[in-house]
Amino acid sequence: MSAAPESASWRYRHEGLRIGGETLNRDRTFAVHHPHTGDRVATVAMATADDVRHAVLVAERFRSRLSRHDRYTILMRARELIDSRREEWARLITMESGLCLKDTDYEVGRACDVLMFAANQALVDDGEIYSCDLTPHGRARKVFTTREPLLGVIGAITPFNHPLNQVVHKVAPAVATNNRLVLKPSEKTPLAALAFADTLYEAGLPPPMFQVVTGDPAEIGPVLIGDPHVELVTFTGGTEVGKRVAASAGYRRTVVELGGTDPAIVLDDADLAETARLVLLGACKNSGQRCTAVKRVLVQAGVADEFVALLTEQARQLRTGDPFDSQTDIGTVIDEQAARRIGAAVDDAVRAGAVLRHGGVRSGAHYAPTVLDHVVPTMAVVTEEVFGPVAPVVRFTTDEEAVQIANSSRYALSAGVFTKGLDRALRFVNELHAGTVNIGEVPGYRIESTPFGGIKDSGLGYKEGVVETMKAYTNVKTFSLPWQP
Ligand SMILES: NC(=O)c1ccc[n+]([C@@H]2O[C@H](COP(=O)([O-])OP(=O)(O)OC[C@H]3O[C@@H](n4cnc5c(N)ncnc54)[C@H](O)[C@@H]3O)[C@@H](O)[C@H]2O)c1
Repeated sequence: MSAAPESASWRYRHEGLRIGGETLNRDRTFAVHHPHTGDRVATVAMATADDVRHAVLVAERFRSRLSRHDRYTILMRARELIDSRREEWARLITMESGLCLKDTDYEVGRACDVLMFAANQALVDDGEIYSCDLTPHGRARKVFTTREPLLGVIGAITPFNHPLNQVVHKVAPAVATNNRLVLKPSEKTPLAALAFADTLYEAGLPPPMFQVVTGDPAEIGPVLIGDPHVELVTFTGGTEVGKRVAASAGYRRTVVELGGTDPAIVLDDADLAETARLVLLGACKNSGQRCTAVKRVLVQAGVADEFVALLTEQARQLRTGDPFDSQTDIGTVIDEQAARRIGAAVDDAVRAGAVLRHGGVRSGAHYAPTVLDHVVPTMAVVTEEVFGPVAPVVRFTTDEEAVQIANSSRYALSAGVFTKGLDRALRFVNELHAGTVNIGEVPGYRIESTPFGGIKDSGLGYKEGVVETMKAYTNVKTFSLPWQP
């Protein structure tokens, strides 16, 4: 492979592990490639099992005494550091992921939001007070609760699709609650995670509170999850790996945020033009690589022809190409192998009777925005998670049938429902199997502080989002004191 692309004025990186405030290089390394050109853009140290155990021990031995104000200040400083180098961050994520600059600039903005919400939340007292003189046999006392950081270490594992924001969602709540966290980022996109560690150290974070180990997931993943000092495992990624992680976590608190086949449900009273715009972006933004991307488009039969025509028109307008071109709407998926898998799922659907309205074309790691019509709910293109810019349209007749099709999936992460009718909207809110239901928005709509996460094969029902993650990362201590009314 050739050296790094000149166009991005990229300086080739040799990255080390971040353990105990040191950058540790190792003889064994792995390469990171820019998916658009295939150029090797960095080599990264491969941690051994001992490196992982050492990082956890460094974390375990450290007890943070940072005040709420200290934590607020560190998180806000990190936010400012990232915001002031926003373009640099976007280019870094584009380099390792192939996501276009429009997407990565958006991701950097989201990460800044997470840091701000976590900083603010660090200032909020999370205790409760219960008076005890409430019943005839009550006593002159009060019961209080306070949230404490975990006694043990948090082990975190993140996926490739949001190389920075997934990491910040794990780490910022840990800082806000005075915890210590060891991260294993995706080996496909480790660079943003390593740069984020440096940013937090620059912002004043004691290094044992956040360390990064990189390498072969099969070698170091189980070591991190199984370390006796790890009290909580938090994993975001695919369902297959996530279930294995949850099984091996054993008697540890476990938060798993997994895959989805999220539906966008278009009823016959929806604003079709606006809905087509939202749905197409929901399917294709971030190259379709979002857990909450629109992966099934359920459309009521009476408006389906008109809606598919609008959807196809929207797809035609999206520009694909060099992710570093600021005009590009869709960059690559993570690698050529992933693009081939997407192509195979689309081709299988077409062979089984689906109609290709747009796209269906692969070039290297690029896969064109694709609209598939007349998909039936049993085709793998909608039963399995296709992690790419594909909008498969399934037609339905009644609202009841839409609910039934939506709920037939083994996944249940988020859903979007497009209707002007409040009664119809409420029915879907009540009846859909999903962690989130957005009316008049795509499944992926959220802000970074709100509860987020799925059920069934999308997760165990424990939510993420800054507020919920801070709860997950703390133990509630209840104490009582004598108290005169
Ligand atoms: N629900 C959510 O919040 C959410 C958010 C983003 C992505 N995702 C899901 O993530 C998936 C895409 O990401 P991916 O391809 O990186 O997922 P993946 O499951 O292949 O990998 C996720 C992480 O697990 C690690 N891993 C792999 N094998 C492991 C092992 N044996 N032990 C420990 N760790 C191991 C990987 O190195 C990576 O860091 C999609 O399914 C997507 O829906 C879910």
